[in-house]
Amino acid sequence: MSDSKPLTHAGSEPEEHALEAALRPRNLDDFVGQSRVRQQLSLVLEAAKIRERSADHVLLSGPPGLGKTTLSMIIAAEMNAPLRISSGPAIQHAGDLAAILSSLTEGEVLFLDEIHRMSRPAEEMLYMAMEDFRVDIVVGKGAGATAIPLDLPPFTLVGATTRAGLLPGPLRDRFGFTGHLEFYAVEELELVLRRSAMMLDLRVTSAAFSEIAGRSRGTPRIANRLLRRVRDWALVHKLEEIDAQSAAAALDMYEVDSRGLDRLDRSVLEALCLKFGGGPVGLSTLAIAVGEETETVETVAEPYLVREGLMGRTPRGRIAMPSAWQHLGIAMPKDAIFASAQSYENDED
Ligand SMILES: Nc1ncnc2c1ncn2[C@@H]1O[C@H](COP(=O)(O)OP(=O)(O)OP(=O)(O)O)[C@@H](O)[C@H]1O
Ligand SMILES: [Mg+2]
Repeated sequence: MSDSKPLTHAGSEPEEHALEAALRPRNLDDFVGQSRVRQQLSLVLEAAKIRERSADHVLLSGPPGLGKTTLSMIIAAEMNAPLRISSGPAIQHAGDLAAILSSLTEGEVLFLDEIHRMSRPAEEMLYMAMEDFRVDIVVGKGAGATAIPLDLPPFTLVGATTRAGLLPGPLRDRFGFTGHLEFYAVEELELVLRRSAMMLDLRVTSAAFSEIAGRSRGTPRIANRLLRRVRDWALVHKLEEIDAQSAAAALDMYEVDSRGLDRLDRSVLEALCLKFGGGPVGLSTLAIAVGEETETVETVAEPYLVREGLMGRTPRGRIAMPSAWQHLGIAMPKDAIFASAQSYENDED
């Protein structure tokens, strides 16, 4: 990255979301990390190409920002197929889905984001479409209503969900392949950042890459976002090159701590430790205490806190792990669940 321009050069600044789109890898080889999912998916796609069929339906699950939408675009690109994008919340009536399905072309990839939020009647229509490539279009109302069967061209459904657990069994079973995306390792995020820095024409030292990667909560979207904030800092401070120190200073200013915890993560942890003495406390109570939706706490904050060993899930509720107290710099009270509990059970609900 040493031959790129200084950070202070002027230029038109595209919108943030346009930038996010521009940084999306376009093929499987550019997709960093998730080696198991990538290998498995690559096999599914290769086999479909050899058989000259559309690929089996794919379900992608995992916390926000790990690459589900990106992968769906890659699937369409690798299959050389057009991509249609919709989402569970956009499909409130079976008719909405029927309209989409009946206009699909052969081999098309249909991406349904937040598939766990689709309405029940639409879901049932999807079962038949996925399995038999057929839908029943209902014409008319009441006693005079008739169902007209309609054959669909073969297509590939790519479903994405942050909550695989919420998906009804019959729907889950109709996907030929399920890929669960995991949080990224720091070294993987460094690769994501290197690629983005190159595209953004930034000069960044290796130490700065690891500083930013270490604070990115295992999430490429956050890594890219932090890189843009660090870039802003460098621009304002007229730095030619971003080093670890300036990266750390910039991220401290944005309240991203050394372990990558952001404001939401920290307020959940603080509420758990300070308001509820380390728990156990129910997730919805915890969400109310921090003024957030339960789903946000469950899908955004909790997975990372659990992975970092800061929070535990027990049958009786969420508890603070010893390292949570340590991270917050507070002494663990003697009666905290973890200090007194005989055994700790992880509950995978
Ligand atoms: N494996 C990866 N390699 C490089 N960049 C990645 C990777 N995964 C994600 N990204 C980057 O992170 C950003 C977010 O990814 P994406 O939109 O695919 O996440 P998502 O899982 O669909 O999130 P959400 O659940 O919020 O919809 C993308 O703009 C992309 O640039
Ligand atoms: Mg997405």
